Amino acid sequence: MSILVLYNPVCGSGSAKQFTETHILPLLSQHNIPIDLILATEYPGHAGTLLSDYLKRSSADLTIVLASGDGTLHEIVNSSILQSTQNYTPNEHQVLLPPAKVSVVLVPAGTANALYSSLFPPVKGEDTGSVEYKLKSLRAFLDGKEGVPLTLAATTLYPPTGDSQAVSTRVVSGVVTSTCLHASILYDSEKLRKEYPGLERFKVAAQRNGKRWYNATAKLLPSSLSGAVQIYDPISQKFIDHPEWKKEKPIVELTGPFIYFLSTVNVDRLEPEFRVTPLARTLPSSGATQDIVIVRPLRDPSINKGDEVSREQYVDKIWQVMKGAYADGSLIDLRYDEKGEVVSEGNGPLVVEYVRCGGWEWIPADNDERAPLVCADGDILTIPVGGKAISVARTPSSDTGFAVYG
Ligand SMILES: Nc1ncnc2c1ncn2[C@@H]1O[C@H](COP(=O)(O)OP(=O)(O)OP(=O)(O)O)[C@@H](O)[C@H]1O
Repeated sequence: MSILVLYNPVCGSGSAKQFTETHILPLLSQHNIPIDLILATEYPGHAGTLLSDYLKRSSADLTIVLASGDGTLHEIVNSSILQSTQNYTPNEHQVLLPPAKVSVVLVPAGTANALYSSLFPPVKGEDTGSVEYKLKSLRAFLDGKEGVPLTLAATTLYPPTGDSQAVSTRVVSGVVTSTCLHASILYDSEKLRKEYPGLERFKVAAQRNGKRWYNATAKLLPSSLSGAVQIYDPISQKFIDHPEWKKEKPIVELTGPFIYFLSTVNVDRLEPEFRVTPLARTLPSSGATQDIVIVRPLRDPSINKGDEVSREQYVDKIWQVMKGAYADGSLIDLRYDEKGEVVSEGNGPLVVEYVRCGGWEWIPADNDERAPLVCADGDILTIPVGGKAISVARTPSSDTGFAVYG
């Protein structure tokens, strides 16, 4: 087993180098763990290059001690999977595999640390900035625990059919794949990184996007596990078959406009306190599925068109949904009352459609500037005009692929 220590010196507050030298290396040395290489990333994308170079030289199973945020892990996952964009059909249930088993010891040094805080949800009052909190994955590795296999979401951006010149693009996520408000926020927040190095940049970007609606058609693809598209029912507190899902017509089509369309794998939160897909933890999936959180404003009984007044009227409501994510994931219980107010009781229409299924297809309307944006673990991609995106969860495996000590 080879051990690689890799850190991103600029992620989060820029403390990964110091943390590696002060805490990680001494702890590995105390446990007599031999290290093959200690590497620092020198530019965006470098983590991916370093890992694929390493895997070209050695086919042995590899453990990476990674001090970074989710973006660096995303680069590693993407670079080490042999990706063939040609001859790829999203219905093929092929497993995405790196050439060797890659196990990751995560040290949260990024801004949001979604995967880490999902694996180690902070208990009330726990200081997520403390050294001990940050060393939990390393301790799990040193204690000889098994890594948790990662489910991956493979997303392909297709050009319009008939465009024989254009090629499709493929990206793999280990945390989040989204469109709409979340993708817009990430798109704008990257530009704010220098001005606001912490989580605040997401809030500033969110304020700039409160009134946007997104025109698209979404298709929900059945899970390879159950063959169904499921939706959360807060009354029974279970996932049930989506009312529009039928065995003979297993793809559920949703029309827009949308405000929120976000899917996750492996995580119930995108920041320590932002539990946007809480059921990933409280009702865990037993296979390759994505949890999808959808908000479509026309489900609000007080709104029937997408004019400026309606958009203005909905701004507070979408923030109530976001606040629900910050309030321990209570967004899943929100409903509209008969006047369209967002409440947490009663039997009005649910504000959030919380779906669990095998994946999704997103077809943006041609006239919508922001609907083609897709966020894959913070990376922003754009669907070509007239094209679409298809995202499919891939089967985890315990003896190969990616695992994270958790
Ligand atoms: N030396 C470097 N100089 C500039 N950018 C770098 C360097 N090394 C890595 N990067 C880039 O830094 C970006 C941010 O890293 P990462 O996503 O791990 O942290 P973060 O954004 O602070 O945290 P999180 O993803 O948890 O919110 C990555 O996109 C990566 O490509």
